[in-house]
Amino acid sequence: MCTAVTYEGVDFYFGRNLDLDVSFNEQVTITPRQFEFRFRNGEVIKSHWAMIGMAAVIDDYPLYYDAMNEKGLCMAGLNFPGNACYLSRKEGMKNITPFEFIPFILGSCSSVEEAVDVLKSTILINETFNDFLPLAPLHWIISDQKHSIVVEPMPLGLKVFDNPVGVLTNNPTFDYHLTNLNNFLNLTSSPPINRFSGKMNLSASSIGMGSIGLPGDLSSPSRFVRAAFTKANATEETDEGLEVAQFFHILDSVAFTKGCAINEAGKEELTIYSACMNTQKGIYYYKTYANNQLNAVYLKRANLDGSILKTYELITSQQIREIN
Ligand SMILES: C[C@H](CCC(=O)NCCS(=O)(=O)O)[C@H]1CC[C@H]2[C@@H]3[C@H](O)C[C@@H]4C[C@H](O)CC[C@]4(C)[C@H]3C[C@H](O)[C@]12C
Repeated sequence: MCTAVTYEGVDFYFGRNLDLDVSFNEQVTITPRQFEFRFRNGEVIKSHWAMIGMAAVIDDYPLYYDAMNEKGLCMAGLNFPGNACYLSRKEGMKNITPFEFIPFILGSCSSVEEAVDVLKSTILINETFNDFLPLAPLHWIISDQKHSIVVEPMPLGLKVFDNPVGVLTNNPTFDYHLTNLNNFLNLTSSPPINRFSGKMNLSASSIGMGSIGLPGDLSSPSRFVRAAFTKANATEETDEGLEVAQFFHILDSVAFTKGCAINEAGKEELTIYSACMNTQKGIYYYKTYANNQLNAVYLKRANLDGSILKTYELITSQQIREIN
């Protein structure tokens, strides 16, 4: 499972937990403006917005999981098995494969508004990257400082939802998660008051009792509610270090500790990495399951007018600052 969130302090932040049982040797990857994208529909794009994100680079192609572009537009793909539906090529539409979707949107759009326009004439087609990598059943969150949307590939084409919560998890469909939030409207970060009965002398015995009922499990609907509650109540900070700290605390609230959720194949699901992107400053922060230290890669320190991918191997072993 996975969770993606947005967060607004002075700057706008976007990121995700990647929860899975395997890694595909993903790396922080910068695609500069002149890297040539040869789309499967025959289109060749020689110049586009630069982007940074987490990708598995195979045959010199960045298979992005999540990324932001130099304009601050962000996008992440999350598992959507059993629901994601990819179509056959259709005349008159932009036929894009799922693995091209992030480069396609982030390369050409500078805002959610522009992306919504492009999506009207786009379908996602059922063509794989190669014979060894199956189609990834995904849905996507696309965000900028002003808006967030969710894009779900359905049998009739792409369904686009407004995302006022700024959170995405996995199944079921996004409209379910939004409706389900109504069941939790009574939760509060403040001390609860006795609404149970005016005839009884009931009082809170500890702090945090206003959020009794917040689901604590690791299922997708529960992570959606917990991430939404944590995000909605997390104070907005004004300093980069504190904002980034807040962001990772929100992601930590829905992270998988290895061993606590076993998938159908009998394997342990874990939060392989957590990422936070500062969309104004163009910084990609990440930490991994076994390395709690924050690492930062700066988009704007790379040669953005280049044509060659720049990859940064993940630092996955624990980094401990020894004090004495
Ligand atoms: C599984 C990842 C999403 C995280 C998530 O929701 N996991 C749930 C796992 S489970 O169902 O609960 O077991 C997704 C996000 C991006 C995906 C990758 C990207 O789409 C890029 C390529 C696309 C290729 O078609 C498949 C390999 C792949 C490298 C994908 C593998 C996998 O599907 C990824 C890594």
